[in-house]
Amino acid sequence: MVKLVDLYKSFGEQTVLNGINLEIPRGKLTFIMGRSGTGKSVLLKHIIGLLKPDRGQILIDGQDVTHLSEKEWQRLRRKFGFLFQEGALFDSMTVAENVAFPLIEHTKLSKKEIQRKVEEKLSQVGLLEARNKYPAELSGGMKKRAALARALALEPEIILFDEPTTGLDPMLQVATMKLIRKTQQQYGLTGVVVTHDVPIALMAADYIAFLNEGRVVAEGTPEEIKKSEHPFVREFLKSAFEGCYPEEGRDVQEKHGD
Ligand SMILES: Nc1ncnc2c1ncn2[C@@H]1O[C@H](COP(=O)(O)OP(=O)(O)OP(=O)(O)O)[C@@H](O)[C@H]1O
Repeated sequence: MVKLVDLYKSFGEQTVLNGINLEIPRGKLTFIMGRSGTGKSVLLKHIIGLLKPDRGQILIDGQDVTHLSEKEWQRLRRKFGFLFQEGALFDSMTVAENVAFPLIEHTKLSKKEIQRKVEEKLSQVGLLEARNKYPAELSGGMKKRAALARALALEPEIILFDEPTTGLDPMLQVATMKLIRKTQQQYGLTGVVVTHDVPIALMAADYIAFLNEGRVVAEGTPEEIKKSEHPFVREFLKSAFEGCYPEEGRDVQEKHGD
């Protein structure tokens, strides 16, 4: 389980995390939601030690990892898979080489074993046929799936997804989220997904945490979130179902204010 205790983080004058308390349950898919720029990605980066808090604690399976050195983090990060916004495939490598990369870097598996694992992961995401293609030859959805296969290659215990469905058409968004859900359940992974997408979150989440102004303002199962009386959550859900996200509303207000 990942536990965040009273986490604070500022960049210069700007306070982004303002006392975050959150328990991310083991073996479940937890969604972190909130407006653009509210600190969701910053939060994710704290969970894998890419950013350090100014104050507070991060516990992973009971171990306090807040002050680990970079070397200790490198070892610990073996537990994690990440899928960041841009997918970040290596353009000069084929799909299969991309998936093999973490296995070559972090394991002592033989070439044959690596090939077998790469093929297994690519079949899981339905990309075996595309294994010799380069990222430039793939569609957006295929890139996401290739990045997912690579994130799964080391068979992590915890997997973090930053906006895994952004930029995909609605059918691919649902298909990608179903794939994430299926894989998470199949391996009993602890998954954390950052997204703005309310319908996707309500469909796939075991647990949802809403961030606003640097704090968790509401958390619970999708059913509990749907019934939340918190004004921010109500507004966020309402806007999503009107097909208008809150940040678009803010843009409009700002333009009117000019
Ligand atoms: N390394 C950094 N240095 C300075 N400011 C940063 C840094 N990383 C993030 N920020 C700032 O922190 C705030 C939160 O950023 P973050 O990327 O976490 O937002 P987000 O909630 O993930 O947004 P979005 O939904 O648009 O991806 C932003 O104002 C951003 O400019």
